[in-house]
Amino acid sequence: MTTTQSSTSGDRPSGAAPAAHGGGQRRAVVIGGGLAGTTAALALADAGLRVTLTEARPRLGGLAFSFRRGDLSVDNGQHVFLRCCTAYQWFLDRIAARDLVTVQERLDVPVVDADNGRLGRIGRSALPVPLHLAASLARYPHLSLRERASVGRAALALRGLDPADPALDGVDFGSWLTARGQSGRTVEALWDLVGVATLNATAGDASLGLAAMVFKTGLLSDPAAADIGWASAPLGDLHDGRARTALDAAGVRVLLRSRATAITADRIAADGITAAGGSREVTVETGPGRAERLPADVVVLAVPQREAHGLLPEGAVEDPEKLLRIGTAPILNVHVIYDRQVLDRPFVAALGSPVQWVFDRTASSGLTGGGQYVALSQSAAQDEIDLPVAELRDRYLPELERLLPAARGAEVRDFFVTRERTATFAPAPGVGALRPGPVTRDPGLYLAGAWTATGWPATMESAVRSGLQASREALSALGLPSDNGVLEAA
Ligand SMILES: Cc1cc2nc3c(=O)[nH]c(=O)nc-3n(C[C@H](O)[C@H](O)[C@H](O)COP(=O)(O)OP(=O)(O)OC[C@H]3O[C@@H](n4cnc5c(N)ncnc54)[C@H](O)[C@@H]3O)c2cc1C
Repeated sequence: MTTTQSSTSGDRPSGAAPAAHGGGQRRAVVIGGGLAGTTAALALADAGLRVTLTEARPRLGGLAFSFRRGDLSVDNGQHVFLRCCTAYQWFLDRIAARDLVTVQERLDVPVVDADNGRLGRIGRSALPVPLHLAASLARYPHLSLRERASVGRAALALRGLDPADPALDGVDFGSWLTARGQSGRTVEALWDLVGVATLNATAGDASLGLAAMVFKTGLLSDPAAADIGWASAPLGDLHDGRARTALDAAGVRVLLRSRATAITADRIAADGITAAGGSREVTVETGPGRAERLPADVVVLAVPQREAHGLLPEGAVEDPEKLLRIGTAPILNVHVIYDRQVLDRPFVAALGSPVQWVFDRTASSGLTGGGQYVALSQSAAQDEIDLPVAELRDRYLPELERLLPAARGAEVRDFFVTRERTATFAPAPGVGALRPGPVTRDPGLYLAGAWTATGWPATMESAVRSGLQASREALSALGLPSDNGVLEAA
C-alpha cells in the first residue's frame, strides 16, 4: 500500500479561521457523508475550520439516497419529515434545497381500510393543541366511539410524560397503551399507523421514551407540528447534489470512495485517552493500494454504530460494547410501475392489509408516458425483508388491487424491491441507555449519527441534530461559537 501524507485543502482565505496550536487553521476530518456527517462538515466549515469529509461510497447522502433504474430515479426508501423536524429543515435551507421538498399546508393523512374500502382521514384544524385533532378524531371511521374517546384520554396521559425521563426508556409503548385502555384495534388503526412509520417498530417493540417523544412533539406540541413533508425530487438531488454544492462553496474538501480505516492520536495519556491539545490522524483508503493520512485537530465520526465501534481508538468511550448492543431494524420498499394512474393523491395509509403506506413517486422519479409509479414503504419489515421478489409480488399486487380499485385491470410494467436491512437502529426498550452522546473521552473526537443520543428515533432529523450537536461540542472545546441556533430553538 502506498501511503501519502497530505493535509486538507480548504480554500478559505488565510486568516478567516481561528489559529490552531502552532499557527494555521484548525483542521477537522469528518468521517461519513450521510446527513450527520454532511451537517457536521458544514457547521465546522462555517465556523472557519478547514474540513475534509471522507465518505466510503461514491456519493453523499448515506441511507437517504437515489439510484438510476433505466430512465427512472429511484429513492431507496420513501423519506418523509414533519414540520416539527426543525433541524432537517435548517439543513435543507443550508444546502439550498427547500425548493425540492413539499410540505402539506395542513396535516392530512388519508387512511383506507382494505377490508371495506372505507376512507378515513387524520387531519388537523387551526385550533390550539390538543383540540386541533379533536374534530378529525371524532370523525375517524376506523374506530368505535368508545375507542375514539379512549384515544383522547391516552393522548392526554402522553402529554404528561417526559420523554427524557430514563424510567420511560425501559418500558414498552404497547404495554403502556394497553394499561391506558387502548384496544388492539386502536393500536393498529391509530398508534401503530403513525408509530410504525416513525419509529420503525410496533408499539410492543418500542421504547415508551421514544414513542412519547414522537407523539408529543409531532401531535401535541404545536398544531402544525405534524404537517407532512417529502422530497419532490429524487433524494440524491438533495442529499448528494445540493449538499455537494454547499460543501464546495463552504470550502470543504470531499473525498468520495474513501473509507476511513483508522483514527490515531499522537498524545496518548497513561489512561489511554488523548491529552487535550494532542492532534489526531485519520487514515483513509482512497483507492486500491492508495491511502492518505489526514492530520486533524477535530475528528467527527459520523458512521453507523457498528462501523463506529470498529474505528474508535481504544479507551475513547467508556464501554464500546454498548454500541454493538444497539439493534437494527429493516425497511422494505416495494416499487410498482402501472400503465395508468391508480392512486389519486400523494399518499395513502392502509389498514387491514400488509400494505402500510403507499406513495406516488411518478413526478419525482421522472416517469413519463401516462403511467404511475407507486412505492410501498414497509417499516418494521423483519418478516419480509428476505422474501424473494416473486413472493412479494404475489403478496402485494393483489393487496394493491384491494386498496386501489383503479389498479384492478391495470398492467404492471415493472415491479422491484429495495431492501434496507439495517435501515434504523431498533427503538427497543432500553436503547436510550445504549446511545452515546457526541463527546468522547478524547477531547478532539466526537460522535454523530442518527443512532447517537439525540432523543429522536433514527430519522433524518436525528442525523442532522447529531451533526449539529457534535460540531457544537467541538467548536465549544476550541472556544468558538456555533451560531446556527437550531438546537436551542427546538
Ligand atoms: C428505507 C429507509 C427509509 C427511511 N425513512 C425515513 C423517513 O421517512 N424519515 C426519516 O426522517 N428518516 C428515514 N430513514 C432514516 C434516515 O435515512 C436515517 O436516519 C439517516 O439518513 C441516517 O443518517 P446518518 O448520517 O446518521 O447515517 P448514514 O446515512 O448511515 O451515513 C453514514 C455514512 O457513513 C459512511 N461510512 C461508513 N463507514 C465509513 C468509513 N469507514 N469511512 C467513510 N465513510 C463511512 C456510509 O457509507 C454512510 O454514507 C429511513 C431510512 C431508510 C433506510
